[in-house]
Amino acid sequence: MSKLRLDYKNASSFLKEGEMEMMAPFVKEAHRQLHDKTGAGNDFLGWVDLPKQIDEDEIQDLKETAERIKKNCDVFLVIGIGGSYLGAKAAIEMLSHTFHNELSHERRKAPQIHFVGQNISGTYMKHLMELIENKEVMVNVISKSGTTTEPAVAFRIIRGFLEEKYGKEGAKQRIIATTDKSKGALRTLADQEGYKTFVIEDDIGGRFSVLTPVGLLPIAVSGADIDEIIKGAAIAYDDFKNSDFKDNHCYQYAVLRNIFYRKGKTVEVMANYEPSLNYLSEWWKQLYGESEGKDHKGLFPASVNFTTDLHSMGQYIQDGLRNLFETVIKVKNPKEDIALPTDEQDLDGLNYLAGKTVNFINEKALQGTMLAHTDGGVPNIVLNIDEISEQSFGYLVYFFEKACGISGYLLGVNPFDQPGVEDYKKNMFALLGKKGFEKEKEKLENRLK
Ligand SMILES: O=P(O)(O)OC[C@H]1O[C@H](O)[C@H](O)[C@@H](O)[C@@H]1O
Repeated sequence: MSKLRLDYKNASSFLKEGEMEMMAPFVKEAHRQLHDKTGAGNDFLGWVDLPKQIDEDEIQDLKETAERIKKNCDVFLVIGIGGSYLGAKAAIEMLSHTFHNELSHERRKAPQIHFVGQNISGTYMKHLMELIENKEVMVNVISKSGTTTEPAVAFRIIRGFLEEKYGKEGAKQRIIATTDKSKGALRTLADQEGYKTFVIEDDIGGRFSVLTPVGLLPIAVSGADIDEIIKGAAIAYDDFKNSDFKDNHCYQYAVLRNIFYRKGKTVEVMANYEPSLNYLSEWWKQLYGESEGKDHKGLFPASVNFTTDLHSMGQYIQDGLRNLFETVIKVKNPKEDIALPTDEQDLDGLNYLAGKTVNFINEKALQGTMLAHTDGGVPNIVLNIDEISEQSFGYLVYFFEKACGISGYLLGVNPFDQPGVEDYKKNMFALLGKKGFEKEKEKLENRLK
């Protein structure tokens, strides 16, 4: 695998000469705080050295559990929200066949995988129960806190289904819980019932947990090679371990984000040209949104899938409010390709492209769009990767995690907490009538009248 290369020539006209270099001392300090573990949120830095500290016994256990799941079900449900599902979903979408869930069980030698527990929609839940009605089902319930409402609601319903279908004992063999080693409702239940469990360490926050069992078990069930993912992350670890950002593309990305933010480009739009990267952007949005959006500051992370969204959001990016910059993920050698046939009538006028491949057309769309957006006042940063593979996934994960830590420190926030997420929960619990929230309930209900 060759490395990720950051290219900012289509952003350089928005930069003054020497502007990036002026950030060098601040980057050095952020780097020091991250590696010495002296900065804000330093009890959540377990992810920094993780690619080099993988527990081989745990990896073996994950692989064996994944094999057991593959053999014993048609449908594998992964219950989790936020950091407890986005990384695994990003990996599986990136690395699997586009229609992997539709391909037959025999052909894929892996169950259909569905990520659930990310909403509180009765319709969704009812439809899910219809989907699994006559299927052999196994479940990985993932929650670091063990108390998050969405996955807890889904798990309660699905657990009931499993116990009815397989009996209490049978259901136990079909549930794997990934949670805290000692705290929380899920840990208590898992211990009480005797579920197979995997641990999320205290010093790794949910959005930084994709290289732990949180991400690795579902990814292994999909058939992807988790050793290669870790290898990719370990290569990134070595590539980005120096504080001097001249050759450190990860730190350059953090610096560019900070410079554009200060220039009023307060929205970063992540763009891809491969549908399989859609969920990588979703994962990235949580990583950066929760890490930086606090104390009334932070870039707003947005994402688009091109060329699809050129027909919906393209107008805004080209011509709307100039508060955007774009980060484009460019894949040099996509996995597959197909040529455009000649057509005798040529009614669609595409014969000038006959014999050319779809990827060739896509590449020209990328180049044309990038230049147009740059001309329209949107700086473009390009993250070049050579291929879509397990290694490049692991590499990208570590690249974005490390850049996020540095970027958060440059911004002057604690990138490893998310206090703001609690506010809606408090209101929801009060309105639901949870014990201890009686006063708030009354106040909120008055406001809703
Ligand atoms: O894994 P859990 O404890 O269930 O948390 C799942 C997610 O929900 C929370 O509300 C946090 O905002 C996220 O950072 C977290 O990833």
